[in-house]
Amino acid sequence: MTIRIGTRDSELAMWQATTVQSLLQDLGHEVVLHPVKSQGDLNLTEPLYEMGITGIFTKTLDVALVKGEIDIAVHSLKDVPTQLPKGMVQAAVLPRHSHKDILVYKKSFNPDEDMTIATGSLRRKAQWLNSFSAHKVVDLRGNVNTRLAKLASNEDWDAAIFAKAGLDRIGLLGKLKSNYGFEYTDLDSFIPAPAQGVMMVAAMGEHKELLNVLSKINDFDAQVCTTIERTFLRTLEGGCTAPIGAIAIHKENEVDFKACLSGLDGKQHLVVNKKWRCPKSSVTSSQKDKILDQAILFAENCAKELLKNGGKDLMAEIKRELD
Ligand SMILES: NCc1[nH]cc(CCC(=O)O)c1CC(=O)O
Repeated sequence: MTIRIGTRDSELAMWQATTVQSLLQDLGHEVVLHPVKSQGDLNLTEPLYEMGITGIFTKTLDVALVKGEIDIAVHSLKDVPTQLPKGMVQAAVLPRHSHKDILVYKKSFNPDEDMTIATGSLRRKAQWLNSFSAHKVVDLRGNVNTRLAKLASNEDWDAAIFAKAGLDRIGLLGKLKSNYGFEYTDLDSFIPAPAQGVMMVAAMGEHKELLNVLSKINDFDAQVCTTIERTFLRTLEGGCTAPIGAIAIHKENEVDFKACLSGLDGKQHLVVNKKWRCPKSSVTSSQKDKILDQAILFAENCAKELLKNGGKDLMAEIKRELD
């Protein structure tokens, strides 16, 4: 069986696809990369929507996967909608890289001064304004390289926010200074996007033999943590892209979970922080299924608690403002 991995042409997407390629080659499989042309910024057409293909970052590869042009797609899990397209499954997640957001800045960073921060993410904007309400936050989109270039060329912008994992994967974290003259600092008080720093492999559910191969590169710890984060997201969101952060960290026999829902202007910021007991040592596959079921219940309860404590009203307000 030759496994065809679909790839898009951004440097990060290529890195992620080749990483999965070499993991599978190490297991003795023949793996080829299959470039998939981006369908640009076309709006989702009716049939795509009916297939359940909704993610703006993931739809190009998902279409190729559903059509059978490729066998697997590699995604950043944080870009993947919580509801997967019909017939598609999460076949594996890889061990997590850094979950952190970082501030990439030009001059020495003094938050007491007026600053203009660039980000296209509602979550990052809200969390930044929650700490620094006097700052200006401007929109910044595009792939990682494009965003760095835009920051460099815009004299009015002081800094931009990135996922540390994305820059690290393509070797840019250590080159920010030499390539652009930028510095960076970890935003330790930020709560990252659910599943930030985790890559996932998607495949079609009927390919049992392939799923069995992919299960060998799955990292159970990352699966438990991202299941909690994405269940929290799914329970809260109701199909709306609200500023939601969630991070689960497995230490010893305990998962430390922290999550937040912010108002769009960052003034309101609701946080839940709970610990959950969960064995870290190796477990059998039936124990794994049980742990995942319990992880889902735990995350649903965290979301319900937040909804009860002001989250429901805040979600309604956010939906009104985004419409
Ligand atoms: N939405 C873009 C995106 N999707 C995944 C990553 C980084 C890698 C990751 O979080 O796994 C990024 C870039 C960023 O947020 O700066």
